[in-house]
Amino acid sequence: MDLDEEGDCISLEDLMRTHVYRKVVAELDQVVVKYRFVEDSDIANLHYFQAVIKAVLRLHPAVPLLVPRPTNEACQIQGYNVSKHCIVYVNVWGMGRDPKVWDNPLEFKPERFIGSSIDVLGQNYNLLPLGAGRRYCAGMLLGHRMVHLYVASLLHAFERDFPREVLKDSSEIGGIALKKTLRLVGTAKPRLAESLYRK
Ligand code: HEM
Repeated sequence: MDLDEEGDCISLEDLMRTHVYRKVVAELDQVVVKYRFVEDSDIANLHYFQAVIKAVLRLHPAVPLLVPRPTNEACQIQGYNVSKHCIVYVNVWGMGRDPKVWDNPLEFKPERFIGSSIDVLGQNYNLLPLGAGRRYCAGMLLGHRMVHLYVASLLHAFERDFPREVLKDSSEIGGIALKKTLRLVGTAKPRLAESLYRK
């Protein structure tokens, strides 16, 4: 199975780190139990898992500089003069790692989002992986739901087995969309009742 091919919206590398993975799977087994697959309605009850997705999107936003936008008039942003017809990039990758905003910014710690009202839907300017304002991601709600459902389903239904070097490597190749340098290629072993996979 090649998760990289299908998982363009999300980098799974941090999620696969052992202690986080164990906690996510334990929560999935408790909320979804093991005799059925994950359903959309389960996501609201997967609090730790939701925090993990925020933590991944903070450090690895799929579109690191958002979509370049031209200014239609001259303006000032935080004391900087920006002229008309300038192309503006919003560096959400940098914002997600800003030590003025995040304690230990490079630490992957989903717990920081537990009990916090910060979400990724464009209301909190510290965390904007889907953009904000008039030109925010038009598929925001769909993309957000699909990422949760897709990743939760994979983690619940299959035991991960990725080579160590792939899990340890968190380097990325920049561009319009961020990609892992090492492809996340591994094997997947079913972990639920065999009959479920035959339907
Ligand atoms: C998790 C998956 C997705 C991520 C991470 C993502 C991310 C983004 C980002 C960062 C932007 C730029 C926002 C800005 O400049 O402020 C954007 C724009 C956009 N996205 Fe998404 N997106 C996702 C899923 C989708 C889906 C599923 C659709 C369509 C069904 C979609 C359609 C669009 C469109 C049309 C725009 C351009 C909006 C505009 O310029 O007015 N996206 N997306």
